[in-house]
Amino acid sequence: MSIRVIARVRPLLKSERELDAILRTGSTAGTDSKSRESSNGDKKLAALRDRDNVVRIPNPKNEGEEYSFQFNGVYDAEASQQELFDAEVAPTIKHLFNGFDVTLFAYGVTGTGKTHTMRGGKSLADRGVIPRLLSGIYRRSRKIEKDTNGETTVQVSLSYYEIYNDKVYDLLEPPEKRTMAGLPLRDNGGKTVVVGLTEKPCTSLKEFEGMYDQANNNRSTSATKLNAHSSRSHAILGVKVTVCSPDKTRVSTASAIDLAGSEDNRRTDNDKERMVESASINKSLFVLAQCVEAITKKQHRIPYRESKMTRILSLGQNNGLTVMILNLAPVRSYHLDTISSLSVANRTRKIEVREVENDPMFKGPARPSIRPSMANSGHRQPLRPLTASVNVNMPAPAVKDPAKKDDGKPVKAFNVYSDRPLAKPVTQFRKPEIPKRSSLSSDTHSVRPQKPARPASHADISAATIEEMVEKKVEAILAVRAVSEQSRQTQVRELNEQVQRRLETLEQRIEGTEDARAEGLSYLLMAKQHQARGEEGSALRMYQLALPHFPHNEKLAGKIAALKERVHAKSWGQHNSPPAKGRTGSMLSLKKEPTTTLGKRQSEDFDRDYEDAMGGDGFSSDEDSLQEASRPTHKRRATAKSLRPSVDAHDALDCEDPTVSPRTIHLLSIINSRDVSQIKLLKGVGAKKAEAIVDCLCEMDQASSSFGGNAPEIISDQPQFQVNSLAELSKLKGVGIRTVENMRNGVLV
Ligand SMILES: Nc1ncnc2c1ncn2[C@@H]1O[C@H](COP(=O)(O)OP(=O)(O)OP(=O)(O)O)[C@@H](O)[C@H]1O
Repeated sequence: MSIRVIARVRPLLKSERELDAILRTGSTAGTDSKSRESSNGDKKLAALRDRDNVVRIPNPKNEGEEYSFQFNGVYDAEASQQELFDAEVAPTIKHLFNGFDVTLFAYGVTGTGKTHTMRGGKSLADRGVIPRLLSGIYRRSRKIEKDTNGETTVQVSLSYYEIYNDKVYDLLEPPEKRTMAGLPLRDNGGKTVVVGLTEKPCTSLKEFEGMYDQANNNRSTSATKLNAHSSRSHAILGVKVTVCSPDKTRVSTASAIDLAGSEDNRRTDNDKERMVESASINKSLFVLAQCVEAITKKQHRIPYRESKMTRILSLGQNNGLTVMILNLAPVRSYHLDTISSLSVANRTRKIEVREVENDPMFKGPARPSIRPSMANSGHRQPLRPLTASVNVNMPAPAVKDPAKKDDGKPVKAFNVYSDRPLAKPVTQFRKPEIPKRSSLSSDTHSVRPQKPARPASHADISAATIEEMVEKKVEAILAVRAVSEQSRQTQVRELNEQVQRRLETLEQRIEGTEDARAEGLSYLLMAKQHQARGEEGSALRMYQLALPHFPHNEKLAGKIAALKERVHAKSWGQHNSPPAKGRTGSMLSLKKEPTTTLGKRQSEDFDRDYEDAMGGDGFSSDEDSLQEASRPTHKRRATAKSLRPSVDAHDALDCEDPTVSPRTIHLLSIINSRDVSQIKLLKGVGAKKAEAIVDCLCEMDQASSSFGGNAPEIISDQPQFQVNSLAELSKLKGVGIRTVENMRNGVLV
């Protein structure tokens, strides 16, 4: 059902001239109702003519043109308070008692007669809609109580508040109790309620009049240029009617709202305070017009929340009956404002309101149809989602029962409660139940008849929404799985790395053991080579270096002691024999012979000693041991592990082959030069490694000199220790087989 909109044109005020009247009501053009009445002399005919419910107003830009606005009812200046009430408000009272909420509100520009319509004057004839409504309510209450012999009782309670400068103030409380912020609003079960509002029981019309008059004294009114008693606030009277019969209780509310009027401040001469009020009033009315427009244009968002007035009025959201009384001033000075008001009212007429009555509360034992989960809810409704921002005038998705055919009967405006349950159509999805608006109704959803105007709840959960929800859920599950799979892979990777690290460590330890042993053998080999060349000092040094690798080998220790003795003796002999003239050049030849002889002997000794030394260290045979010691270290390691690349066989034998390659000779000469700047240029050798090599060589030099400062081989300024093969080179500190390989490959000859 649409909002019922009626227009009421007030009479001319004393200050207004008949000449300035521009509004016409009724179908007869060119004459007002008064002239029609007087010319025809037939009031009934005039009334009938007025029933075409059209308001006409000239186009402000072209006076010859007229705009026509049709409403549900049009009341001209002659229409009395009684007529208006009887025609528009009295019929709503019975619906109020049947459980429907009723909203009556007066809308219009300032000074158009809203307060006159709603409140009216003091005399009986001038009484407005509100006192007449209360009168009608009390009259009906008494009738009901009388008809039921007092079994059914009716209680009436009142609340009355104003919205002033967008703040809510309780008019039933004295102004001293007001706070600056006013009373807050809250959404409760889809209904906007004022928190902390006084609700006073009111048992008679007389009591009401006393309370109402007192409250109106608290209302913000003021004299403006346009209205001597202008309302500066929106006033909302709530009349709660509670009908208690032996089996059930029904609660419904009639809201009677006297809105403040919009003001054209070019005409008001308002002072600062009035201007603030005016701005607030105009803003809220503008929001109301916006809401009306949004609803009629079926927009999704309705700006209800932008003003407290629109939030409370909840136009198009409130169930039950809504009647808008458009108050109009007939004169030209209101021309543009009137057209504006007519447009808003004309749109409001198209707003549909749900014809839903409030649920009754049943008394006595619980009904079988009541769900046990709700049986103890204490008549409290679950909160339903805020609907104030949703356009209920939007067409809901049609969920039609195919079995149900349109029988062509007009839809009943209102449905009276029936205790007989109706068969509900079976739907695929269980609809969430929508609680009713009344804060006191609760448990009767399952026994209530299906209302034709009740919006389908499929709008809340559509197939698309469900699909979207399922999609989101699946995505979430897949995301969790992906994360756990990723962490599992990370764990496996970490485990692999750990295992790899442990293997490498193990390998390094094994290699280290092997390297140490190979190093010892290399020293022995070098010692043998030095001895073979007669370089006993160097040979001694090599034996000494080998000793830590074979710490418990007594023969090696004995060999060292014997060699040491010989080196000392030799040194002593040289010191004590007079140097021969010009012997320098022949010293080599002189010492060569005995050296070679000695070397041969010593070599044989070494072989024997070495066999002994190695015998206890697990070498298989004498020959193997010798061969093992003679073989380059890297060869042995490659044999043992087949892991490391080896220097080629030719290079491996460099040390023993007199025809070593020029590349090797060149490399060794660079090494033996002890020139860091040259060594560091070798492939795979940086500055640090070059320095380490030179340091190592210097250490060897010192060791050699400590065995016999004037060793025979040091007959010039040449360094004592010479690297004679790649194998020797690979045994220097910081140099390995791979480095030697790199060095050699990088040498250009
Ligand atoms: N139908 C009517 N019959 C006689 N007088 C009327 C009628 N309507 C309004 N008036 C008079 O017009 C004047 C302005 O009316 P009223 O104060 O009700 O306007 P309003 O719309 O409430 O103004 P505001 O918005 O400023 O409060 C008052 O003096 C009132 O008595």
